[in-house]
Amino acid sequence: MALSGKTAVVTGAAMGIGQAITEKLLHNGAKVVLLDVNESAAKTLVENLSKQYGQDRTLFLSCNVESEEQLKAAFEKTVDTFGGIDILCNNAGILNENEWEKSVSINLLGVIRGTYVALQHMNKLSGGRGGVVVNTASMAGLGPLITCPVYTATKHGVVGFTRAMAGASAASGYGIRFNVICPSFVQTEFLSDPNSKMGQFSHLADVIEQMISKAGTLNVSDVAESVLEMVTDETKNGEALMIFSKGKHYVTFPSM
Ligand SMILES: NC(=O)c1ccc[n+]([C@@H]2O[C@H](COP(=O)([O-])OP(=O)(O)OC[C@H]3O[C@@H](n4cnc5c(N)ncnc54)[C@H](O)[C@@H]3O)[C@@H](O)[C@H]2O)c1
Ligand SMILES: CCCCC[C@H](O)CC\C=C/C=C/C=C/[C@@H](O)[C@@H](O)CCCC(=O)O
Repeated sequence: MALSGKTAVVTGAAMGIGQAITEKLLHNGAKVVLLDVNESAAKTLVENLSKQYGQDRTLFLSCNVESEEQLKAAFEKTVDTFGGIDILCNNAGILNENEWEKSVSINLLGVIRGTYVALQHMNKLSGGRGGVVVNTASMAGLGPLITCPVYTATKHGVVGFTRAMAGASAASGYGIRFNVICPSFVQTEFLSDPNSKMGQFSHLADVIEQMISKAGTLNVSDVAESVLEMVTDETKNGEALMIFSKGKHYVTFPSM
């Protein structure tokens, strides 16, 4: 898929991995709608991106992925502004084992909500142009992160949902590919003050420190490059891409 003239929606776009995905898509010719709850960070980012890429290539819409109403409004505004949606990156996520129900609502239900609202606009069977959805899971979506059991559950759910949607879309003729990225530790705000995010498991904080020192951390640009690969390579559907400091690897899952 060539990105020139294509429209992307990125959730959690105001900073971190979402910002890097946004910049990568813009640099490769797409228009990008940034959805986030952090209005100040997003507005500053869009101001800078507009100077670099032009006024008509970006749009920020305040949107909490926990709200179907806000997602519906954001996608409708996107279509009204840019004529359609070709790419969706469900990237927004948190780590909070204290407020674990909020983690589920954002990390897993937010991906499902975003996907189902976007389907109404992207599905070729309902007048859409087709396209691609790339969801942000984690290595914790492939194996347990023992300090964050609920986070692990949400990311496993994102992997499973994405792969099932890939199959359903192909079997139904939606014209939409679904893929998921599974990064290891990435140098963003997300990793700050991990103890405060692990709730009843904060006594296991040294496990994370050992893992990070062993695994190292990725740059956000490493992750964004992998997203670009899954967006542009039209052979990719139902793929999970592990991204770690030593490289990246498409996951081979057991076949039933
Ligand atoms: N940083 C890592 O080590 C790492 C590794 C693997 C996967 N991930 C995943 O990558 C994604 C992005 O993480 P990051 O490292 O860039 O974190 P980050 O905290 O730097 O950025 C997350 C962004 O999402 C936004 N956001 C949070 N809740 C939201 C909501 N309800 N609605 C809309 N936007 C919301 C935040 O405002 C922020 O701009 C998350 O899904 C995370 O689980 C992170
Ligand atoms: C507090 C930081 C949480 C960051 C969460 C991010 O999503 C990044 C997750 C990164 C790596 C997760 C790895 C999970 C590994 C498990 O599958 C298991 O293999 C861990 C084994 C630990 C060990 O090496 O002994």
